[in-house]
Amino acid sequence: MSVMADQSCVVRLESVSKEYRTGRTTVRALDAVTAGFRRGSFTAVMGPSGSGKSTFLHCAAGLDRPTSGRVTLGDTELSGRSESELTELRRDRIGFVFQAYNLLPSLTVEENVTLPVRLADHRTDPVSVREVLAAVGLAEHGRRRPSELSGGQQQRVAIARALITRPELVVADEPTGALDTRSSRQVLELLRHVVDELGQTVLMVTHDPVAASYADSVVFLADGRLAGDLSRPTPDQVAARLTHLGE
Ligand SMILES: Nc1ncnc2c1ncn2[C@@H]1O[C@H](COP(=O)(O)OP(=O)(O)OP(=O)(O)O)[C@@H](O)[C@H]1O
Repeated sequence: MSVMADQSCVVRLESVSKEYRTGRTTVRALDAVTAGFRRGSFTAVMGPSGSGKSTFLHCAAGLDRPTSGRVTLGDTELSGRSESELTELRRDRIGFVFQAYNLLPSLTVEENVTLPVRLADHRTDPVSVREVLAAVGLAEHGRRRPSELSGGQQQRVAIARALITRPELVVADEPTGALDTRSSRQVLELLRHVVDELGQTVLMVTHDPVAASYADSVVFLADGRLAGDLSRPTPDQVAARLTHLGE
């Protein structure tokens, strides 16, 4: 993490605020947040419930538009882009992993993984598909349907789908939230591998201090503001900070 959000960052948020209006009340979910994430870094975003973690991730990934401030992916500024431009940018340049794996049940593993490529009207390269399935440890499972896999395996399919376009940024929102301890560990080791061996940049929201300890650094949010960061975090250090923030 670099609070300076300099040019070497894959994604930069500069003084990003996000307000949600419901009726007469306005909630300031993010309040002038500035942060940047370097290529090849793995960062966890943590904070108490309602502190703005998902909003932060959604703004960084072009899923949500800030009320004010700037978000830049590579050298592309996201503000001012049309919905269709943002859709295309997300599809081509960002990989998404969610708590619910969001796989299509009627498609095989291989078809799920290649979906983003086919949606972009590109031809799928069988070698890349084999490589990415091998990278997530599912080389033998390409012909299966999601229902024939465990939860951890399904999440690994979702990670393969996120990687197939070789995105500049991978965002993961509670990727281990629905998994048991063993599957969680496999998914986190895979995300670590994706950063260390494939040079990907990963931004992950989590509530779990153990999950956060797999990251290079943790960024804490409280009431929509940055509330510090931690390099080479241990689960105990992360838990102590969260307690301090009122989680
Ligand atoms: N679409 C929305 N409409 C209105 N308010 C919203 C909306 N999305 C988020 N909020 C509010 O913005 C604040 C931040 O929400 P956000 O979901 O980003 O927090 P979070 O840290 O991810 O929470 P959690 O850990 O509970 O998932 C909260 O007060 C939430 O109620």
